[in-house]
Amino acid sequence: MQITNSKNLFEKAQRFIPGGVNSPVRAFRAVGGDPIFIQKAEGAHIFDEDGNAYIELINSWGPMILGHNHPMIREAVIKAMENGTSFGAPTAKEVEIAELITSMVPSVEKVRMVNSGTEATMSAIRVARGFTGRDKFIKMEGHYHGHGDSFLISAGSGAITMGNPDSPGVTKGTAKDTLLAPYNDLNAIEALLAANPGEIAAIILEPVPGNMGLVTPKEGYLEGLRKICDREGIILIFDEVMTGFRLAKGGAQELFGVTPDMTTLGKIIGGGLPVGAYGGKKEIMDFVSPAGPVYQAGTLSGNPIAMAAGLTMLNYLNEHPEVYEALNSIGSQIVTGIKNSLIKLGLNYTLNHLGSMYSLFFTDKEVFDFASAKHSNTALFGKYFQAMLQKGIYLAPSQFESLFLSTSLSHDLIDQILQANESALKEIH
Ligand SMILES: Cc1ncc(COP(=O)(O)O)c(C=O)c1O
Ligand SMILES: N[C@H](C=O)CCC(=O)O
Repeated sequence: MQITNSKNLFEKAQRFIPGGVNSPVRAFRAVGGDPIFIQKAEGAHIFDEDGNAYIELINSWGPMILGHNHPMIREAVIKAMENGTSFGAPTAKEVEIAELITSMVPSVEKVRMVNSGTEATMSAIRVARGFTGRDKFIKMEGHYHGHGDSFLISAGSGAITMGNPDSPGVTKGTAKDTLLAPYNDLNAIEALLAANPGEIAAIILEPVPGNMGLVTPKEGYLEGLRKICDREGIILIFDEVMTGFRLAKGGAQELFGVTPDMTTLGKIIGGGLPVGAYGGKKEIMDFVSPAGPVYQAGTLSGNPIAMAAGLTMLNYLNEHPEVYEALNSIGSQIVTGIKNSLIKLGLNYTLNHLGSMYSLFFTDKEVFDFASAKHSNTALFGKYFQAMLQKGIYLAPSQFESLFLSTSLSHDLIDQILQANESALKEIH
């Protein structure tokens, strides 16, 4: 495969952009080789600057749940643009999308739109602190909540991929208020509570983490967190930036039947445009300015183009529950195929899967938290990634990411993915 134009672009990019990319994982450092520069995307495919086509399983890290460049979203964006690109003032669409989100996501009675998942989680923690009058919060090791200072401690995603789970630049003062617990371990939470009585404002987690690779909650874990938070007056925050509108129309909280006090959203909510949101119980959200004292604002928040894209996407998902059946079926077909190949090749790797998200970990041990995810052979993952790329399948360039499937994967494309997977696994062993 020839990637001369991508190579030249990367060389130039490194002169003007740190590391040549605007988000670290894209640089391919964890998997070797040069990143592919993308020119366009359509359905299940992306096309690079050298004219190569790839079936891709990232879908812009989640948002493109119906596939790339969906005509419905494209038309909504074009139509909205005819009226102007930003007003910095309230619009009817903001009200419409807020009402829709509250009807879809069980925990959300009121919602504030922001521009990214990072803004959503930073704001949610501030509101939880303001509401409870407490400073500390608990985060899970290996979970990623964007790049706000207080979250870049034992952070997953690009932070662990680049080997910087605790980022320099985060002050000791900030870090001391972020308490860490292993995911899937209620005893660890109880120990933190005992050591910090009455001091914890919130527990924030990805209910189904995708940022240390995909990991699923043990039975009773989310319910256990709910009980602990009720007992201690702690705000339970589900970061559903990845899982919201993906695992079910109401996210992981609908799927598992556990309702947090606050929820953070992103990705799908913007239909591929830069959007995030945070919401929750009325009495908590009414602490947000100008209803309440906790300040949070945004020049481009509720941007009319982004709202048009998001509203179109959410309306479609709301009215078409069969999307989730299709996604689950595509997920099962792919995962079953990979499992069959692993058995055939005598390999015993761990395959975590839920709905339209999955991760193949290069370890034979169960992966249920950050420590177990780190048992994976990341060098072998890099070889697997490159072998798949050569066969025209573009995976997330890190072991510590989930893959995201879209409804645009036909039977033929699934077959191509599975054939590539089996021959890639053969090649690297
Ligand atoms: C669970 C989760 N929370 C928050 C974020 C941050 O979102 P953004 O990249 O839009 O700032 C991400 C992704 O980056 C995420 O996966
Ligand atoms: N895991 C991150 C978001 O979900 C990946 C996106 C990025 O770091 O660019």
